[in-house]
Amino acid sequence: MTTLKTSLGISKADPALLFELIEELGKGSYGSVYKARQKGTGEIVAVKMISLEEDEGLDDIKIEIEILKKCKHKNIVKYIGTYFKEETLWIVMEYCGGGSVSDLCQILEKGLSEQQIAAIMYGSLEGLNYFHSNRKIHRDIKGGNILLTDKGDVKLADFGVSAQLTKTMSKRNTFIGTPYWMAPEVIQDYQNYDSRADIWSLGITAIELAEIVPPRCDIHPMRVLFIIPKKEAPKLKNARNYSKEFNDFIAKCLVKNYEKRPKAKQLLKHPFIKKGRKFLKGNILFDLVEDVNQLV
Ligand SMILES: COc1ccc(Nc2ncnc(-c3cccnc3Nc3cc(NC(=O)c4cccc(C(F)(F)F)c4)ccc3C)n2)cc1
Repeated sequence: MTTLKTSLGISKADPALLFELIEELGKGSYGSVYKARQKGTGEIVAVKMISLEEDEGLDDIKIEIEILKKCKHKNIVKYIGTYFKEETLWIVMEYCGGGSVSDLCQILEKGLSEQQIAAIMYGSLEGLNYFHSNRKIHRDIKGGNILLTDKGDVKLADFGVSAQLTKTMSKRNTFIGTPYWMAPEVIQDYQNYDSRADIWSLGITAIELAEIVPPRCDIHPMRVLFIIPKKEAPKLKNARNYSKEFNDFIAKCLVKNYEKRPKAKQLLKHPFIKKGRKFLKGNILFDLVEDVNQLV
């Protein structure tokens, strides 16, 4: 534990004195996540509590904290600090009041509008472009890992461990991303792919936000692993109901041969994304979070 503390810069303060837990946000195999208030400032934060009884998963936690400490970008969830109390690690992040964009679709019980999706795609691509230029691959881009703040800002997160329960075991018996969003090259050669695997997942996420669920969600996750590399790239069910730009953006993300698939930097110049940037500045996602908060 001392190595973990020193190597990760874990604070010596007692977190229970600094944070007052408000409500539980989620539960996973690792522990629980709470909405909490920082007593000094009154700031609302999210706290992931991980019990360290067993030594397993320590490496994953170390990797997660190292990544979070280095990621400083407006479109990546902000890291506040890590604390330790009674064999439990507290990882504290900024709180995003809108929850995940996939939560929003479920609450609204309908797909998002093209303008809302364009704004979310723009914010996600900015975050991915930062991530990729720091030679990192997210590996689990989906609606459940894209958060909105109360102000309508887009933040990439990774609830990886919590989603571990829905992750599929790979041939090598290691957990891999949620299959519906997985790029063909990741399934076919799990050791050899690049940042464009996240671009494929973003294209699947665009369809998920329009149709509430990802393509092929009615097929068993293990079967989907065989179908994705074999079948042609998915499209919007009612493509005619959407603009040419939206359909073209999805087609460019879902190019099956990843060497021909555009990178985040190129896609930031796409007409659909340029529109998304304007909508984001026009507070379209602030209105969306407001509408949903009125419903719940
Ligand atoms: C169900 O309703 C809600 C309402 C609001 C929220 N808001 C919210 N805001 C902030 N965080 C969370 C959260 C929810 C469930 C699990 N973890 C959450 N945040 C969190 C994320 C992490 N880690 C990462 O997001 C992470 C880990 C590795 C890499 C990366 C990335 F690649 F994106 F940089 C990000 C660590 C600790 C915590 C508390 N949830 C969530 C659900």
